[in-house]
Amino acid sequence: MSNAIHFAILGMASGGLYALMALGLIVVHRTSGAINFAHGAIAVTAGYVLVYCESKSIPILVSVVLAILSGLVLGVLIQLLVMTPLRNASTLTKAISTLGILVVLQASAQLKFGSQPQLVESFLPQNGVTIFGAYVTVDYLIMLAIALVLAAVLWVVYRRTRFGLATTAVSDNEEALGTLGWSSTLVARGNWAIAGTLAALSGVLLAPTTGVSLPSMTSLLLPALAAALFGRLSSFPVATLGALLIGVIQSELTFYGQAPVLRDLPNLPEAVPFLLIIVILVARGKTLPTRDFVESRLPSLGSGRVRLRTLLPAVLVAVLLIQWMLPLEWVMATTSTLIAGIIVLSLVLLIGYAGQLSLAQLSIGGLGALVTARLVASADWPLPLAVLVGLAVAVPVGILVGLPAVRTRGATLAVVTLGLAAALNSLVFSTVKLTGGDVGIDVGFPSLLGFEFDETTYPRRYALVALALFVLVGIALCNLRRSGLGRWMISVRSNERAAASLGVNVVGAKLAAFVMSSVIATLGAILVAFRFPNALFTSFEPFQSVNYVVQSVIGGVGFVPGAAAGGMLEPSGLGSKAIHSAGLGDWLTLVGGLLLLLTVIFNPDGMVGSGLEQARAVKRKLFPAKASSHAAKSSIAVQSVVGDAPGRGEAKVLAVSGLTVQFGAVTAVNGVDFELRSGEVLGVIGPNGAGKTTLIDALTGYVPSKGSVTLDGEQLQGTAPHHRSRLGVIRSFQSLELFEDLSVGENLLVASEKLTFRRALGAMFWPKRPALDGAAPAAVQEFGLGDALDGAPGDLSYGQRRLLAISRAVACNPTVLLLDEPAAGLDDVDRQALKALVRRLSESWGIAVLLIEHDVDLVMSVSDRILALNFGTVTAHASPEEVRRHPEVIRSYLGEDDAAVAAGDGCTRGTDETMERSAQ
Ligand SMILES: Nc1ncnc2c1ncn2[C@@H]1O[C@H](COP(=O)(O)OP(=O)(O)OP(=O)(O)O)[C@@H](O)[C@H]1O
Repeated sequence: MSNAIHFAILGMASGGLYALMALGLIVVHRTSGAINFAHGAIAVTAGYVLVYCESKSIPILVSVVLAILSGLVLGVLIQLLVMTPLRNASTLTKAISTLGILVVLQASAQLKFGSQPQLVESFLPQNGVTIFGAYVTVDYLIMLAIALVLAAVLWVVYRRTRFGLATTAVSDNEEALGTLGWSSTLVARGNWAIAGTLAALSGVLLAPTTGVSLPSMTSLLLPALAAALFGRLSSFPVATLGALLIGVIQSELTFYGQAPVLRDLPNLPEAVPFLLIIVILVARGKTLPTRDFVESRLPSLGSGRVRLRTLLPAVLVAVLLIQWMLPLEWVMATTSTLIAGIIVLSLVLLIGYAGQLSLAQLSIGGLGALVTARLVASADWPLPLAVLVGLAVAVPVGILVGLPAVRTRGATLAVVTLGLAAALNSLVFSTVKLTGGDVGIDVGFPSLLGFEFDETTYPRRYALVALALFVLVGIALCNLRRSGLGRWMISVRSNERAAASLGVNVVGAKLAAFVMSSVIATLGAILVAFRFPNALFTSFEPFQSVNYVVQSVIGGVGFVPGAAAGGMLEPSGLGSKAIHSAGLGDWLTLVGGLLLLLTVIFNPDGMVGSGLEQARAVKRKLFPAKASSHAAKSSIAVQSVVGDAPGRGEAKVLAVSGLTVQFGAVTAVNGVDFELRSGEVLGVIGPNGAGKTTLIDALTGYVPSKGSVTLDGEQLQGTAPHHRSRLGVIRSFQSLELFEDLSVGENLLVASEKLTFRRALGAMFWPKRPALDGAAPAAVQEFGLGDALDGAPGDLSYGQRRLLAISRAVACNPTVLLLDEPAAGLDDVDRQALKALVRRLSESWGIAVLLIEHDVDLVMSVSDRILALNFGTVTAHASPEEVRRHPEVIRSYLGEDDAAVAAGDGCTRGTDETMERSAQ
């Protein structure tokens, strides 16, 4: 028993260190919304400052102060040089930039101090005390006390002081903070200084116990991230509690690790943070983000067009170089570049197309490669069959990794994958029984149908195999970009809520991206493992996966050729070879980190993205005629409209009864009943906050609700938004939510295409020119978008963007169309056009339209019936004329003033204006 207490107290002490790190992570997240993956590296840097000071015989107290100050300075520098230029970037981009900082700090430390752990003299008392019969040294207790005191201080500072309140304001509303006379930049800088100081403090406290080394201190990051997530990246006390819990669980597992059940899993304690992260995120996550989730712009995407005129000569030159011209060492560097390129291609799909960040690509791929190696070595399987099984292993692995992505997004997802990489490293790749450790697995020499291509004997053949696979995977990804599944993925990356509203299966699209990218990463990992007769898995560690993210972003994560460019930065690749030739070999990683930072700040589309843009600009200048003739040829076919407007044919009824939505104490929609039939327009009015948008959210499955919603008797309650959309219940959004990464035509294609598994897969091998069919051609005609199909939504005027949003919904061929303030921001001419359009949609197309509008004149003139809401409750449900005179409705706009209500009665135009004024 006393042993258990002893381990619990030891665990709390290491939990204290996790807590210190977690506090810093929360401080950064509160101010910039970013997750700082460089936090552990700041701790390491402070440790090295301590080592350096000791080597210069500087007194220990001064050294400690200097080391902690180094964290503060680093925090300020990061804010100044990286976060300020990136303040409007997506949280994903910010997270990637902190990976760049991580790489720069780690590489600099390695250059100066090497990779061996450095010992530091202890500066805390080492004498022991006995607590509950357990013997513990005092330094551990001091660390715990420091963590608890700091958590309490930060809690008070961020709740009670003006600085703390200003920090909350920075994340909520930067402009409002400016009006109060606070500089948001200074507030952010102050927070980064605090975060840096906290990281440095943990590094300094840990240094005497574990020594200073990159692995020991960066390994603090994962438990700290788990603790910070436990505290929802905002609560200091809860995160501290989480950190202590993790410390105790890990420590007790080490103690009970001697038990027979746990003896075979010696590294289980290291996997605890990952398991906790998964549980927290899956339990708390949401399948779709909430209404206030802001999707930021991600790097641009290539068109996916395969230009044979460029591809064939490039491949020919590569073959000539590999087979006859390059010296062997350069051939092997080419092989490294191409294999890295294949793994980077898996990220082009995942980050570029699907917008999901993974820091575990090599670990994921490594699993399949390990299975392949084992089958070849131990079971004597033929290579092709073993490779197929290895690739098949990637499917369930991809689904497993993708599952958390279903319920979380952005940088938080990257934390999950980082945790997965660490867990796989400690549970699989570090287990000698599985991987053969430093000796590896004897896989012999690979051959296919008698064609031997092992790198030791035939390095040129191995390079050609890598080239062939890179080209094939690249072409498949280009085809995917232009296919229906590719558009699904991009729509999900652009805007999950809008994608679901058009029938896109968001979960399916994400899982497909994870599975396909896992298969590609596995192919790359198999090529890594089979390069030499003994397949080694010692290098399949998390930092390598971070390296591939670095390469993908620098090359251009939205572009297939970017993978080849990024692969140059592989440690044994062509870039490294060139740098080695210049005598700067050791600097490669540092150069990579710096390049990543420069890329995310100045050139977010990467080398290939910006190169293509410049090439296009030059071409436009030199051959303007050619450019415009090219533009005239649309990449999307539009089927001709035959006969009358489409529509789903048979008349249907949307029946709503007792619909209620509750947000905590607020009842946003309260027992609403109505019926809406094909060909009818039901206007919904009500002052701000009346519950109009929540009503649409509930009807389309975006918020949980009680009551019944049926379409022609079929119950919709409990079904997902994309399912309702496929049944014909389609919505638009107040804020349009267009897919800015897709062209206008592709926005419509996402709405109109019916994707099947066969079609999705077939398009990767045999792509066809996409065609707008079903209701989409009529929508193009109706909304006059024929000339704009190949342009970007960003090139349209505001009015046209609104029309595109509605036409996209119409292209789904709706039975019921729910329009949320479609006239907002339109001028008078466009409003009149919209009015006529809504009537045509109901009368000619037979669509049942539910129209939310603050333009009371518009809604009254176009609707057959009006439903008036106030505080979520129906105050009137009648014809426009009756509602206009309804005292309850007038009261809801004018307040409880009876005289005003009486004056409003009968004065219809006056009432309309009053309604509009109070609703805006
Ligand atoms: N996710 C949410 N969490 C908590 N409260 C919410 C949430 N969404 C909406 N509400 C609350 O529900 C009520 C109804 O909001 P809703 O946006 O549906 O009103 P609205 O009539 O559409 O307003 P507006 O005309 O301004 O768009 C408001 O009190 C709002 O603050």
